[in-house]
Amino acid sequence: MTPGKLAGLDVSRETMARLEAYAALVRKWNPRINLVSRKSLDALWERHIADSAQIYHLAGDAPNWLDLGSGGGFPGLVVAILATDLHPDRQVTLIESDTRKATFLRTAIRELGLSAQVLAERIEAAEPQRADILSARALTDLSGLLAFAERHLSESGLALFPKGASWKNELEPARAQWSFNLEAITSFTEPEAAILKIQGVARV
Ligand SMILES: C[S@@+](CC[C@H](N)C(=O)[O-])C[C@H]1O[C@@H](n2cnc3c(N)ncnc32)[C@H](O)[C@@H]1O
Repeated sequence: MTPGKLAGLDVSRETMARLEAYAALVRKWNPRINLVSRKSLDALWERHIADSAQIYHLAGDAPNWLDLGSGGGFPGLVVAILATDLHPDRQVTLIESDTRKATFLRTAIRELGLSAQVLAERIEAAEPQRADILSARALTDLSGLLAFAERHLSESGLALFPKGASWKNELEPARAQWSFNLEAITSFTEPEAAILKIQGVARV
């Protein structure tokens, strides 16, 4: 395994090896618990790993990262893998209420030698985490994500929400309930999609 670039990030040989080992675990467990759709498994690296990795550099150096509805670990486990090299002191927490997926996440963390933790409970019931960085991919609409941010993001924290091509349709309903500062970054892996960078979430 050689060092390389992943979604614009310089990635060490060790990190590439961990990402490959993680991809192998997803492929091994997927037939049993459907971590990603069977169709997208063929493009696991591009559709899920690179797509997750691209949000990493948007977070700066903030120490405490919370990923909601992590499923098979996108983007939370990819973040934890990248952090082993790039921010070894970063605390990564994943919330996933499906116990089989939470078991997969804990197994991957142990086998890959990561220090992330998994909370196997519902986001709306978990103790507020006061995260510096909050991420969630393919979880719910923007209004729902902002309600989760109100519970779990610290006052000065930053939310990073990868969104598909129709993300603009979610803006108006969200603005009716919430005020927030938004910057939309074009996705590296899909030009119509965006990563929403959100701060200052408050109810209107
Ligand atoms: C569509 S999957 C997306 C998984 C992953 N983020 C990805 O992009 O591949 C949504 C995940 O969120 C979890 N989930 C949904 N609602 C949740 C809640 N209220 N609390 C905790 N986990 C939740 C589901 O169990 C599922 O694994």
